Amino acid sequence: MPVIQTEGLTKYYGDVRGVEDLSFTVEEGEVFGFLGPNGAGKTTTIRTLMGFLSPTDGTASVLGADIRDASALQAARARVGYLPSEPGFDEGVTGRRLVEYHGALRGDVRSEDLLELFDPPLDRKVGEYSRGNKQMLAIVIAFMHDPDLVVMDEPTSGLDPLKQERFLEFVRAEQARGKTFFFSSHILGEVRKVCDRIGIVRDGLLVELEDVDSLIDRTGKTVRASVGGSVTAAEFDIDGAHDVTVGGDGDVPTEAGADHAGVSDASAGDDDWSDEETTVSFTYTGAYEPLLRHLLEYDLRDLAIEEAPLEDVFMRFYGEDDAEAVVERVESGRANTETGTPDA
Ligand SMILES: Nc1ncnc2c1ncn2[C@@H]1O[C@H](COP(=O)(O)OP(=O)(O)OP(=O)(O)O)[C@@H](O)[C@H]1O
Repeated sequence: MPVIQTEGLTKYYGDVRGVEDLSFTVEEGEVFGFLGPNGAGKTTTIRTLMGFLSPTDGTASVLGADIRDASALQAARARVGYLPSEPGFDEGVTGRRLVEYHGALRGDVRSEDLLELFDPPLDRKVGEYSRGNKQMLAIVIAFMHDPDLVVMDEPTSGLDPLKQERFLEFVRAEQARGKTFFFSSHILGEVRKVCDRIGIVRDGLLVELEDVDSLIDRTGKTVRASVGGSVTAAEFDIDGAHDVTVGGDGDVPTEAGADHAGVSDASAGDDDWSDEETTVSFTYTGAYEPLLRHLLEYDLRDLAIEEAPLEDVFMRFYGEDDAEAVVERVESGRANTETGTPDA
Protein backbone atom coordinates (compact mmCIF):
# COMPACT_ATOMS: atom_id res chain seq x y z
CA MET A 1 0.00 0.00 0.00
CA PRO A 2 1.39 3.45 -0.88
CA VAL A 3 2.39 5.63 2.04
CA ILE A 4 0.68 8.60 0.39
CA GLN A 5 -1.92 8.34 -2.33
CA THR A 6 -3.81 11.29 -3.76
CA GLU A 7 -6.81 10.86 -6.05
CA GLY A 8 -7.96 13.94 -7.89
CA LEU A 9 -7.02 16.01 -4.86
CA THR A 10 -8.36 19.53 -5.31
CA LYS A 11 -8.33 22.57 -3.06
CA TYR A 12 -9.81 25.92 -3.99
CA TYR A 13 -9.70 29.01 -1.79
CA GLY A 14 -12.99 30.49 -2.96
CA ASP A 15 -12.33 31.09 -6.66
CA VAL A 16 -8.57 30.78 -6.29
CA ARG A 17 -7.07 27.46 -7.30
CA GLY A 18 -4.71 26.08 -4.69
CA VAL A 19 -4.31 22.69 -6.40
CA GLU A 20 -6.50 20.75 -8.78
CA ASP A 21 -6.86 17.11 -9.65
CA LEU A 22 -3.60 15.89 -8.17
CA SER A 23 -3.13 12.14 -8.47
CA PHE A 24 0.11 10.52 -7.41
CA THR A 25 1.49 7.98 -4.98
CA VAL A 26 4.49 7.90 -2.71
CA GLU A 27 5.76 4.42 -1.97
CA GLU A 28 7.32 3.14 1.22
CA GLY A 29 11.01 4.00 1.55
CA GLU A 30 10.85 6.58 -1.22
CA VAL A 31 12.05 10.18 -1.08
CA PHE A 32 9.52 12.00 -3.22
CA GLY A 33 10.35 15.53 -4.28
CA PHE A 34 7.47 17.91 -4.85
CA LEU A 35 8.80 20.76 -6.91
CA GLY A 36 7.36 23.97 -8.11
CA PRO A 37 7.88 27.70 -8.23
CA ASN A 38 6.33 30.09 -5.70
CA GLY A 39 2.57 29.86 -5.55
CA ALA A 40 2.48 26.52 -7.38
CA GLY A 41 0.47 24.76 -4.69
CA LYS A 42 3.12 22.92 -2.64
CA THR A 43 2.06 24.23 0.76
CA THR A 44 -1.62 23.77 -0.09
CA THR A 45 -0.96 20.12 -0.92
CA ILE A 46 1.02 19.55 2.25
CA ARG A 47 -1.48 21.29 4.51
CA THR A 48 -4.27 19.28 2.93
CA LEU A 49 -2.37 16.02 3.42
CA MET A 50 -1.76 16.94 7.04
CA GLY A 51 -5.48 17.58 7.60
CA PHE A 52 -5.13 21.34 8.21
CA LEU A 53 -7.21 22.11 5.11
CA SER A 54 -10.18 20.15 3.78
CA PRO A 55 -10.11 19.18 0.12
CA THR A 56 -12.67 20.84 -2.14
CA ASP A 57 -12.79 17.66 -4.20
CA GLY A 58 -10.98 14.35 -4.50
CA THR A 59 -9.12 12.86 -1.58
CA ALA A 60 -5.88 11.38 -0.35
CA SER A 61 -4.70 8.80 2.10
CA VAL A 62 -1.73 9.08 4.42
CA LEU A 63 -0.42 5.82 5.90
CA GLY A 64 -3.75 4.29 4.95
CA ALA A 65 -5.89 6.98 6.62
CA ASP A 66 -8.31 8.95 4.45
CA ILE A 67 -7.60 12.63 5.06
CA ARG A 68 -11.36 13.30 5.23
CA ASP A 69 -11.60 11.00 8.25
CA ALA A 70 -10.29 13.21 11.06
CA SER A 71 -9.90 10.49 13.67
CA ALA A 72 -8.17 8.04 11.32
CA LEU A 73 -5.82 10.81 10.22
CA GLN A 74 -5.17 11.79 13.81
CA ALA A 75 -4.14 8.20 14.60
CA ALA A 76 -1.90 8.03 11.52
CA ARG A 77 -0.27 11.33 12.52
CA ALA A 78 1.48 9.51 15.38
CA ARG A 79 3.71 7.98 12.70
CA VAL A 80 4.17 11.20 10.71
CA GLY A 81 6.77 13.93 11.20
CA TYR A 82 5.88 17.37 9.87
CA LEU A 83 8.30 20.12 9.04
CA PRO A 84 6.35 23.25 8.08
CA SER A 85 7.84 25.97 5.90
CA GLU A 86 7.51 28.55 8.67
CA PRO A 87 7.61 26.86 12.07
CA GLY A 88 5.01 28.65 14.20
CA PHE A 89 6.56 28.23 17.64
CA ASP A 90 5.52 30.00 20.81
CA GLU A 91 8.31 32.55 20.88
CA GLY A 92 8.21 33.14 24.64
CA VAL A 93 9.45 29.70 25.67
CA THR A 94 12.84 28.04 25.37
CA GLY A 95 13.73 25.47 22.77
CA ARG A 96 14.22 22.94 25.55
CA ARG A 97 10.67 23.48 26.77
CA LEU A 98 9.33 22.96 23.27
CA VAL A 99 11.29 19.74 22.81
CA GLU A 100 9.91 18.49 26.13
CA TYR A 101 6.39 19.52 25.17
CA HIS A 102 6.46 17.76 21.80
CA GLY A 103 8.14 14.75 23.39
CA ALA A 104 5.26 14.47 25.86
CA LEU A 105 2.77 14.86 23.01
CA ARG A 106 4.14 12.40 20.46
CA GLY A 107 6.97 10.58 22.18
CA ASP A 108 10.69 11.11 22.27
CA VAL A 109 12.95 8.30 21.24
CA ARG A 110 15.87 10.16 19.75
CA SER A 111 15.98 13.87 20.61
CA GLU A 112 19.41 13.45 22.19
CA ASP A 113 21.02 12.25 18.95
CA LEU A 114 19.14 14.79 16.90
CA LEU A 115 20.22 17.64 19.16
CA GLU A 116 23.80 16.59 18.75
CA LEU A 117 23.41 16.73 15.00
CA PHE A 118 21.32 19.88 14.64
CA ASP A 119 22.15 21.74 17.84
CA PRO A 120 19.73 24.67 18.29
CA PRO A 121 20.51 26.88 21.35
CA LEU A 122 18.09 25.06 23.66
CA ASP A 123 18.21 27.36 26.64
CA ARG A 124 17.32 30.51 24.75
CA LYS A 125 13.80 31.68 24.06
CA VAL A 126 12.68 30.79 20.58
CA GLY A 127 11.83 34.47 19.94
CA GLU A 128 15.58 35.14 20.06
CA TYR A 129 16.41 32.37 17.58
CA SER A 130 17.74 33.05 14.11
CA ARG A 131 15.71 31.66 11.20
CA GLY A 132 18.24 28.83 10.81
CA ASN A 133 18.10 27.91 14.50
CA LYS A 134 14.30 27.80 14.39
CA GLN A 135 14.56 25.43 11.46
CA MET A 136 17.04 23.22 13.36
CA LEU A 137 14.64 23.07 16.29
CA ALA A 138 11.78 22.22 13.92
CA ILE A 139 13.86 19.39 12.45
CA VAL A 140 14.53 17.93 15.90
CA ILE A 141 10.82 18.12 16.74
CA ALA A 142 9.75 16.59 13.44
CA PHE A 143 12.01 13.56 13.85
CA MET A 144 12.19 12.97 17.61
CA HIS A 145 9.37 10.40 17.70
CA ASP A 146 11.07 8.46 14.89
CA PRO A 147 8.20 8.75 12.39
CA ASP A 148 7.78 6.43 9.41
CA LEU A 149 6.81 9.27 7.08
CA VAL A 150 8.14 12.81 7.18
CA VAL A 151 6.33 15.56 5.29
CA MET A 152 8.62 18.53 4.76
CA ASP A 153 7.74 21.93 3.29
CA GLU A 154 10.91 23.53 1.90
CA PRO A 155 12.91 22.09 4.81
CA THR A 156 16.28 23.63 4.03
CA SER A 157 15.07 27.22 3.79
CA GLY A 158 16.96 29.31 6.31
CA LEU A 159 19.80 26.80 6.72
CA ASP A 160 23.32 27.76 5.72
CA PRO A 161 24.94 25.58 3.01
CA LEU A 162 26.82 23.43 5.53
CA LYS A 163 23.68 22.70 7.51
CA GLN A 164 21.69 22.11 4.34
CA GLU A 165 24.22 19.48 3.36
CA ARG A 166 24.10 17.93 6.82
CA PHE A 167 20.34 17.79 6.65
CA LEU A 168 20.29 16.18 3.19
CA GLU A 169 22.82 13.60 4.38
CA PHE A 170 20.56 12.91 7.33
CA VAL A 171 17.59 12.39 4.97
CA ARG A 172 19.63 9.88 2.98
CA ALA A 173 20.54 8.01 6.15
CA GLU A 174 16.92 7.98 7.28
CA GLN A 175 15.85 6.63 3.93
CA ALA A 176 18.36 3.83 4.38
CA ARG A 177 16.48 3.04 7.62
CA GLY A 178 13.33 2.59 5.54
CA LYS A 179 11.72 5.98 6.16
CA THR A 180 9.56 7.72 3.57
CA PHE A 181 9.74 11.40 2.70
CA PHE A 182 7.51 13.88 0.96
CA PHE A 183 9.78 16.83 0.29
CA SER A 184 8.63 20.10 -1.23
CA SER A 185 11.14 22.49 -2.68
CA HIS A 186 11.66 25.02 -5.39
CA ILE A 187 15.36 24.20 -5.53
CA LEU A 188 15.84 21.45 -8.05
CA GLY A 189 19.51 21.05 -7.24
CA GLU A 190 18.87 19.93 -3.68
CA VAL A 191 15.98 17.69 -4.58
CA ARG A 192 18.03 15.78 -7.10
CA LYS A 193 20.57 14.97 -4.39
CA VAL A 194 18.11 12.98 -2.32
CA CYS A 195 14.92 12.28 -4.22
CA ASP A 196 14.07 9.12 -6.13
CA ARG A 197 11.10 10.59 -7.93
CA ILE A 198 9.75 14.04 -8.40
CA GLY A 199 6.41 15.58 -9.14
CA ILE A 200 6.48 19.02 -10.66
CA VAL A 201 3.57 21.25 -9.83
CA ARG A 202 2.73 24.51 -11.46
CA ASP A 203 -0.30 26.80 -11.13
CA GLY A 204 -1.88 24.10 -8.97
CA LEU A 205 -1.55 21.33 -11.56
CA LEU A 206 0.78 18.37 -11.58
CA VAL A 207 2.71 18.83 -14.80
CA GLU A 208 5.24 16.03 -14.50
CA LEU A 209 5.91 12.91 -12.51
CA GLU A 210 9.22 11.28 -13.16
CA ASP A 211 12.25 9.40 -11.81
CA VAL A 212 15.03 11.79 -10.99
CA ASP A 213 17.46 9.72 -13.06
CA SER A 214 15.38 9.84 -16.20
CA LEU A 215 14.76 13.55 -15.73
CA ILE A 216 18.50 14.04 -15.56
CA ASP A 217 18.96 11.94 -18.69
CA ARG A 218 16.45 14.14 -20.42
CA THR A 219 17.99 17.33 -19.18
CA GLY A 220 21.26 16.79 -20.99
CA LYS A 221 24.69 18.27 -20.56
CA THR A 222 26.12 21.72 -20.73
CA VAL A 223 28.88 21.75 -23.34
CA ARG A 224 31.45 24.49 -23.58
CA ALA A 225 34.07 24.16 -26.27
CA SER A 226 36.84 26.53 -27.32
CA VAL A 227 37.90 26.17 -30.90
CA GLY A 228 40.49 27.95 -32.97
CA GLY A 229 39.28 30.41 -35.56
CA SER A 230 35.88 31.89 -36.06
CA VAL A 231 32.74 29.73 -36.00
CA THR A 232 29.05 30.54 -36.05
CA ALA A 233 26.25 29.17 -33.89
CA ALA A 234 24.66 27.67 -37.00
CA GLU A 235 27.64 25.34 -37.38
CA PHE A 236 26.71 23.76 -34.06
CA ASP A 237 23.06 23.35 -34.88
CA ILE A 238 23.49 19.59 -34.67
CA ASP A 239 20.95 17.04 -33.46
CA GLY A 240 20.50 17.32 -29.70
CA ALA A 241 22.09 20.76 -29.33
CA HIS A 242 19.95 23.54 -27.88
CA ASP A 243 20.49 27.19 -27.09
CA VAL A 244 23.80 27.45 -28.93
CA THR A 245 25.74 30.62 -28.17
CA VAL A 246 29.14 31.68 -29.41
CA GLY A 247 31.60 34.09 -27.86
CA GLY A 248 34.93 35.44 -28.96
CA ASP A 249 38.36 35.58 -27.35
CA GLY A 250 38.60 36.28 -23.69
CA ASP A 251 35.77 34.02 -22.60
CA VAL A 252 38.18 31.26 -21.64
CA PRO A 253 41.85 31.06 -20.72
CA THR A 254 43.71 30.82 -23.99
CA GLU A 255 46.67 28.79 -22.77
CA ALA A 256 46.89 25.17 -23.76
CA GLY A 257 46.42 22.77 -20.87
CA ALA A 258 44.35 25.15 -18.76
CA ASP A 259 42.85 23.26 -15.87
CA HIS A 260 39.15 22.90 -16.60
CA ALA A 261 36.57 20.52 -15.30
CA GLY A 262 35.73 17.81 -17.79
CA VAL A 263 37.89 16.96 -20.77
CA SER A 264 40.48 19.59 -21.45
CA ASP A 265 43.07 20.46 -24.01
CA ALA A 266 42.33 18.12 -26.85
CA SER A 267 43.96 20.61 -29.19
CA ALA A 268 45.77 19.59 -32.29
CA GLY A 269 48.99 20.92 -30.79
CA ASP A 270 50.61 24.24 -30.05
CA ASP A 271 51.82 24.59 -33.63
CA ASP A 272 48.24 25.18 -34.74
CA TRP A 273 47.63 27.73 -32.05
CA SER A 274 46.27 30.88 -33.64
CA ASP A 275 45.20 34.07 -31.97
CA GLU A 276 41.57 33.79 -32.85
CA GLU A 277 39.46 31.54 -30.69
CA THR A 278 35.72 31.04 -30.33
CA THR A 279 33.86 29.62 -27.38
CA VAL A 280 30.74 27.68 -28.23
CA SER A 281 28.27 26.84 -25.45
CA PHE A 282 25.10 24.82 -25.65
CA THR A 283 22.94 22.26 -23.93
CA TYR A 284 23.20 18.80 -25.42
CA THR A 285 20.79 15.91 -25.04
CA GLY A 286 22.20 13.36 -27.47
CA ALA A 287 24.87 10.65 -27.36
CA TYR A 288 28.53 11.52 -26.90
CA GLU A 289 29.91 10.01 -30.07
CA PRO A 290 28.32 12.28 -32.71
CA LEU A 291 29.04 15.29 -30.52
CA LEU A 292 32.71 14.43 -30.19
CA ARG A 293 32.95 13.63 -33.88
CA HIS A 294 31.54 17.03 -34.71
CA LEU A 295 33.82 18.81 -32.27
CA LEU A 296 36.88 17.09 -33.67
CA GLU A 297 36.20 18.64 -37.04
CA TYR A 298 37.41 21.85 -35.44
CA ASP A 299 40.69 22.90 -33.91
CA LEU A 300 39.46 21.97 -30.45
CA ARG A 301 41.42 23.68 -27.71
CA ASP A 302 39.35 23.18 -24.64
CA LEU A 303 36.24 21.23 -23.79
CA ALA A 304 34.09 21.03 -20.67
CA ILE A 305 31.01 18.84 -20.48
CA GLU A 306 28.93 19.09 -17.34
CA GLU A 307 25.48 18.15 -16.16
CA ALA A 308 23.01 20.91 -16.97
CA PRO A 309 21.79 22.73 -13.86
CA LEU A 310 18.23 21.62 -13.29
CA GLU A 311 17.17 25.22 -12.73
CA ASP A 312 17.95 25.92 -16.39
CA VAL A 313 16.20 22.78 -17.45
CA PHE A 314 13.15 23.68 -15.44
CA MET A 315 12.98 27.01 -17.22
CA ARG A 316 13.53 25.35 -20.57
CA PHE A 317 10.74 22.84 -20.03
CA TYR A 318 8.22 25.05 -18.34
CA GLY A 319 9.40 28.65 -18.47
CA GLU A 320 7.20 29.98 -21.23
CA ASP A 321 4.18 27.71 -21.10
CA ASP A 322 1.21 27.91 -18.80
CA ALA A 323 0.48 24.86 -16.69
CA GLU A 324 -2.54 23.72 -18.72
CA ALA A 325 -0.43 23.65 -21.88
CA VAL A 326 2.27 21.64 -20.14
CA VAL A 327 -0.22 19.13 -18.73
CA GLU A 328 -1.79 18.72 -22.15
CA ARG A 329 1.58 18.14 -23.73
CA VAL A 330 2.67 15.61 -21.10
CA GLU A 331 -0.64 13.78 -21.31
CA SER A 332 -0.44 13.59 -25.07
CA GLY A 333 2.78 11.64 -24.73
CA ARG A 334 5.43 14.31 -24.51
CA ALA A 335 5.74 15.73 -27.97
CA ASN A 336 9.46 15.45 -28.40
CA THR A 337 10.95 12.72 -26.27
CA GLU A 338 14.19 12.66 -28.20
CA THR A 339 15.28 16.08 -27.20
CA GLY A 340 12.99 16.52 -24.25
CA THR A 341 12.18 20.03 -25.41
CA PRO A 342 8.70 21.46 -25.46
CA ASP A 343 6.97 21.82 -28.78
CA ALA A 344 8.36 24.70 -30.71
N1 LIG B 1 -5.24 31.17 2.43
C1 LIG B 1 -5.29 31.40 1.13
N2 LIG B 1 -6.29 32.14 0.58
C2 LIG B 1 -6.35 32.35 -0.75
N3 LIG B 1 -5.45 31.87 -1.64
C3 LIG B 1 -4.44 31.15 -1.17
C4 LIG B 1 -4.30 30.86 0.23
N4 LIG B 1 -3.19 30.10 0.41
C5 LIG B 1 -2.67 29.90 -0.82
N5 LIG B 1 -3.42 30.53 -1.76
C6 LIG B 1 -3.18 30.53 -3.22
O1 LIG B 1 -3.07 29.18 -3.63
C7 LIG B 1 -2.04 29.06 -4.60
C8 LIG B 1 -1.01 28.03 -4.15
O2 LIG B 1 -0.33 28.56 -3.01
P1 LIG B 1 0.69 27.71 -2.14
O3 LIG B 1 1.04 28.52 -0.93
O4 LIG B 1 0.14 26.35 -1.92
O5 LIG B 1 1.95 27.61 -3.12
P2 LIG B 1 3.45 27.15 -2.82
O6 LIG B 1 3.84 26.31 -3.97
O7 LIG B 1 3.54 26.55 -1.47
O8 LIG B 1 4.22 28.52 -2.88
P3 LIG B 1 5.56 29.00 -2.07
O9 LIG B 1 6.71 28.26 -2.68
O10 LIG B 1 5.57 30.46 -2.39
O11 LIG B 1 5.33 28.70 -0.63
C9 LIG B 1 -1.49 30.46 -4.82
O12 LIG B 1 -2.14 31.03 -5.90
C10 LIG B 1 -1.85 31.17 -3.54
O13 LIG B 1 -2.00 32.55 -3.77
